[in-house]
Amino acid sequence: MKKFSIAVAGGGSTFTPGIVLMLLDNLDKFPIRQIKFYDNDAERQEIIAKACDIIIKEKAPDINFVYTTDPETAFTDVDFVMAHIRVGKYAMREKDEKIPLRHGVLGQETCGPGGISYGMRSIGGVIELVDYMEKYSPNAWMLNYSNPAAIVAEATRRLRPNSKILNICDMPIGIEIRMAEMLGLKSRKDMVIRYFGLNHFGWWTDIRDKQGNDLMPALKEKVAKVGYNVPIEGENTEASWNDTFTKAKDVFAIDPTTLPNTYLKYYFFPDYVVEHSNPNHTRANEVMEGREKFVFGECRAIAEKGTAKDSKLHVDDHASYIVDLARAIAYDTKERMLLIVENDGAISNFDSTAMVEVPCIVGSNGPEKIVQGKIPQFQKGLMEQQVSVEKLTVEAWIEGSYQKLWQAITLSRTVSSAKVAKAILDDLIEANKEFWPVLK
Ligand SMILES: NC(=O)c1ccc[n+]([C@@H]2O[C@H](COP(=O)([O-])OP(=O)(O)OC[C@H]3O[C@@H](n4cnc5c(N)ncnc54)[C@H](O)[C@@H]3O)[C@@H](O)[C@H]2O)c1
Ligand SMILES: O=P(O)(O)OC[C@H]1O[C@H](O[C@H]2[C@H](O)[C@@H](O)[C@@H](O)O[C@@H]2CO)[C@H](O)[C@@H](O)[C@@H]1O
Ligand SMILES: [Mn+2]
Repeated sequence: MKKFSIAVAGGGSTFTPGIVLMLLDNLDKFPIRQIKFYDNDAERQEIIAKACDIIIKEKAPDINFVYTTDPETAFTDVDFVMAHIRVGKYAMREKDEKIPLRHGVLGQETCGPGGISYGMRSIGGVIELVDYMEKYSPNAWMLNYSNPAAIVAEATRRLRPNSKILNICDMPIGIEIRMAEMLGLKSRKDMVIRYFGLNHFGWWTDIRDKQGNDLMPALKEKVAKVGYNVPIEGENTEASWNDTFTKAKDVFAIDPTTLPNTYLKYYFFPDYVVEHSNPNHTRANEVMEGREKFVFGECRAIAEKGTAKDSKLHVDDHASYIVDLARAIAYDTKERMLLIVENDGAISNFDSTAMVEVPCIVGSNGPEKIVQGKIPQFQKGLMEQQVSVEKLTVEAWIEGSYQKLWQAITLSRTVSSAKVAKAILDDLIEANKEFWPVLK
């Protein structure tokens, strides 16, 4: 049986140890001969890498492990690149969140002006990874979950249309785990779903069990009461995520014929989000004080002790969708998965060039979209506005256009006036000097 070689781009990510543990837990389904970490921050990556080196030696000593900041070393002889970079790291996420809040607009990692700002940083970083992969391992596939996935996906569609890159998000998976729990099912995979939207901007239209029984009525009854806020075994959900899962009930009330992605909260209730935000302490601060501190603390402890035996780092089961995706390509499993792909008729009454999130059948040749047909006027209107925000952002990056980026921010539902959009843009330009192209 062939064993695969994996490059993890963003080796210094807080998610890297959980993904490595998940890969090691799935070696029977997806054998691995080599794991390489690549990051452009040697110091950050080394802390994670030293711990992962010990974890790999203890659990699967046959796997060759390499960590590097040299693209040629990282991208040569790989079958899959698992990409999760954050250009500008948490320091810039904090600015993305706090700058709009100073102007009374919500500050969020992937939505509104913060997401646009992050997109303007990510495009160059992800395109660089695609180019390294194609130069050093032209047959490899990139499984990309670097955010903001909607903008990154549109940028790769425009700039590298023939590249073997699959863009995927774990939010629907996280929500489906909660749906399965609400229904008393063993696994989210017991559900067959229909879904349409843009990344972090979508709706479930149909959910059935494997026998074809409609599960939507039972789910809707529960979501109307608690949103998606149900306890998940083995998961200690943070308060801010619980707020988001609960708020889904208000999002659901706007269109009770579908079930919403939690991210729609930012577009339908921006006033609520601003009122419930602390402009001096945002989600970036919570993540730095929580996940980042925990993961880096555990990694340092593993390196000091020389063993991972007592470590609290845990398998990121949730991330096993990455193995499902790699297996679909490697073994032609024809797995049904939600991916961010060019519409091309999958949503029949929507822009054929839009990057949409729809169920696909994934095999060795990549994804085949499952047609979702016509979508209702309400969602169509919202999506046309949002996809224009994403397309204008990518055009602004390509052309170096101040005007287009101002239009993108103005068009976001989260921003009430062009004057406010301009003020936010000018502050974001100042903060992103090191990362954005020069805008004229
Ligand atoms: N698609 C999804 O559903 C999903 C889910 C979770 C996280 N994410 C994304 O995963 C990424 C990682 O998140 P995190 O919170 O662990 O961030 P993190 O800051 O801990 O890790 C990101 C790493 O990327 C590195 N990096 C930045 N620019 C780079 C470049 N140009 N080349 C190589 N490496 C680079 C950084 O040095 C850092 O080590 C983010 O993009 C996040 O938004 C996506
Ligand atoms: O604020 P963060 O950094 O904790 O999370 C932002 C990311 O949120 C989503 O991923 C979630 C996932 O859906 C949730 O169930 C849980 O497992 O954590 C994940 C990561 O924190 C979203 O899909 C990502 O795109 C965001 O980056
Ligand atoms: Mn996501």
